[in-house]
Amino acid sequence: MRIVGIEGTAWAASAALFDSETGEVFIESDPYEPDSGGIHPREAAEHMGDAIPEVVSTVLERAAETNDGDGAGVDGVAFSRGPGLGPCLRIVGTAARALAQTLDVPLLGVNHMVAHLEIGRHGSGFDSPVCLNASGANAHLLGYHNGRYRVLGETMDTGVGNAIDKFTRHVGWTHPGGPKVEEAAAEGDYHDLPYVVKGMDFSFSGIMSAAKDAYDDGVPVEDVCRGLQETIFAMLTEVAERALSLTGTDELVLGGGVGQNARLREMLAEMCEQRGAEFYAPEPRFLRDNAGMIAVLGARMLAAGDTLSVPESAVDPNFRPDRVPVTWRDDEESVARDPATANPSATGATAPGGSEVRGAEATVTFEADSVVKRRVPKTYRHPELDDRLRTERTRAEARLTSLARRAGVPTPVVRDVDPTEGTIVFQYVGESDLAEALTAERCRTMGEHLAAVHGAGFVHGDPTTRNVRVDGDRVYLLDFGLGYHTGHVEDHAMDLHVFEQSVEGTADEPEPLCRAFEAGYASVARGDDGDVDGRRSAHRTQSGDDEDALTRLRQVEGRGRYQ
Ligand SMILES: C[C@@H](O)[C@H](NC(=O)OP(=O)(O)OC[C@H]1O[C@@H](n2cnc3c(N)ncnc32)[C@H](O)[C@@H]1O)C(=O)O
Ligand SMILES: Nc1ncnc2c1ncn2[C@@H]1O[C@H](COP(=O)(O)OP(=O)(O)OP(=O)(O)O)[C@@H](O)[C@H]1O
Ligand SMILES: [Fe+2]
Repeated sequence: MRIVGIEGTAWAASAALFDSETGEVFIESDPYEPDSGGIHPREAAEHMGDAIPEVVSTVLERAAETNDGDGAGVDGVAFSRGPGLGPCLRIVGTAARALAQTLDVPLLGVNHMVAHLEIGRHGSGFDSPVCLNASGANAHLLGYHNGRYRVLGETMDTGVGNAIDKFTRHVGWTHPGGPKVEEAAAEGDYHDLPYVVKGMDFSFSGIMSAAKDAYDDGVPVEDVCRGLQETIFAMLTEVAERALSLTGTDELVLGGGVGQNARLREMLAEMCEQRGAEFYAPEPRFLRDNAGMIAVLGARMLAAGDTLSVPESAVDPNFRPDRVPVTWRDDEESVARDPATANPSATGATAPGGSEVRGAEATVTFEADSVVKRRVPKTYRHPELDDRLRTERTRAEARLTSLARRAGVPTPVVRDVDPTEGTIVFQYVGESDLAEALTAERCRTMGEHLAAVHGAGFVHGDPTTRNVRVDGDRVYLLDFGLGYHTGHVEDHAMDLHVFEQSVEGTADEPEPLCRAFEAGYASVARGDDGDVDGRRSAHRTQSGDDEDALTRLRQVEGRGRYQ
């Protein structure tokens, strides 16, 4: 099968030919490089208008050359439908429709973010990896489950490349800034910046304003660049490790233009090696925006009969990867490994009675009725950052675990703490993790407990189904290391979002579980009676004045975070 791909979501005017028999991917690209500032949508669209016909004709010449003079020999035309800049996408869509009609072959509408992921799966041969997409306009973790790519975690504000590019604009460097930061960082000393991870979500706005302030205050730009790389990439590596731990998979692939950064690849490779997982990063021409990845996914879609008619082929600037019906994969496949058969060092599953378990952050050993949790140094992180995080989180965990108990939430008793060593001794609790024993009733209780925590003035910070232990009806909360004091509705909503995301990433039927969870939360937070359907009650308060966490949760879920 031979597929022509066309890409032009933002800066890369690109066309490609993929031949599934020979495996060859021929790519011709023409980048838009703004004279000053960032990407201007109108200028970028003008660039697409000029460059797309040229790159397409080069690829068609190549197609004719490699087809023994027997025409182009093309079986389908694939194009990026979104996400991306509307004016650019429309030009690419028009070009693709015209080409498909001229060649009289099917049209294939590709989600650009799924293409960043699938090219890694194609190159690695992995079955069902977690994918970290680190691109300009996005930053998220994807995993396949129940016929869709689920977003396991994502940025709460800008994409990672855009965050870096905003800093470089501030210091007067031309676009794109990523490669310049990489070069400068090699000459700099580490500078401390804010580190923001919430479960598997994260945000860049705090760190970017701190980086600009540091530069304005005279910190050498090389040092700020080093601090930026060390902090941002450690955040991405940490959430990737959390996703491996939560799903139990031992395969990670990288996608997106920021993946060209050697330091990011080094950190991810080191993290994977240490937890016995496999890591694959495509070569740079497949990491940055390119039509090769569009053609490769187009071939899979054509083989599955997933074609588009011209009237239904409109582009979509906010096309989220979790909205794509994944026709080319088997519904039975999943990123979530069966806990019974998964690699125990990769899952963090508990084996009581003397053994050792590895979570995403810590090593946990079981001794009689005690559990010793040690935040082991993470060698992928800069040592200063690593020391700071381990000490801060150990302190927070000991303090908030005890505060939660005082608020009436079951937690293990804290028996000993040593923040500088990063160790805490806890009482052993529960029979299994909630992840392996998910029921609506327990999710409901979990909702009640989180509402009590919020009522006591703090958030858990990472309430996934692996940070909850259960024993009959008892539901214990663990692992408060990412918690902090706050009364903000946004922070409360993030806790709810993290829990529901972890349920959606692992459960076959998440809907009733999330409903029960929300009903439990509402019953404590709002004093509703126990039978209220959480979603209905969320709607009810939407019309009222005082916004609460459940109402805000709907907004958090609905945010299109492509900025
Ligand atoms: C929707 C689509 O248009 C968008 N594409 C995109 O963002 O281009 P991509 O090629 O994946 O990534 C470009 C980003 O990648 C950064 N970048 C390139 N080389 C880098 C390096 N060595 N270190 C850090 N960042 C780098 C650039 O600064 C820029 O922000 C996306 O995939 O989100
Ligand atoms: N007090 C305890 N009683 C029983 N089991 C526990 C206890 N503390 C931890 N565990 C088990 O060890 C696993 C890892 O613990 P914990 O979540 O605290 O570590 P972690 O490294 O922070 O994990 P992650 O970052 O992946 O959430 C838990 O999922 C749980 O199965
Ligand atoms: Fe991209």
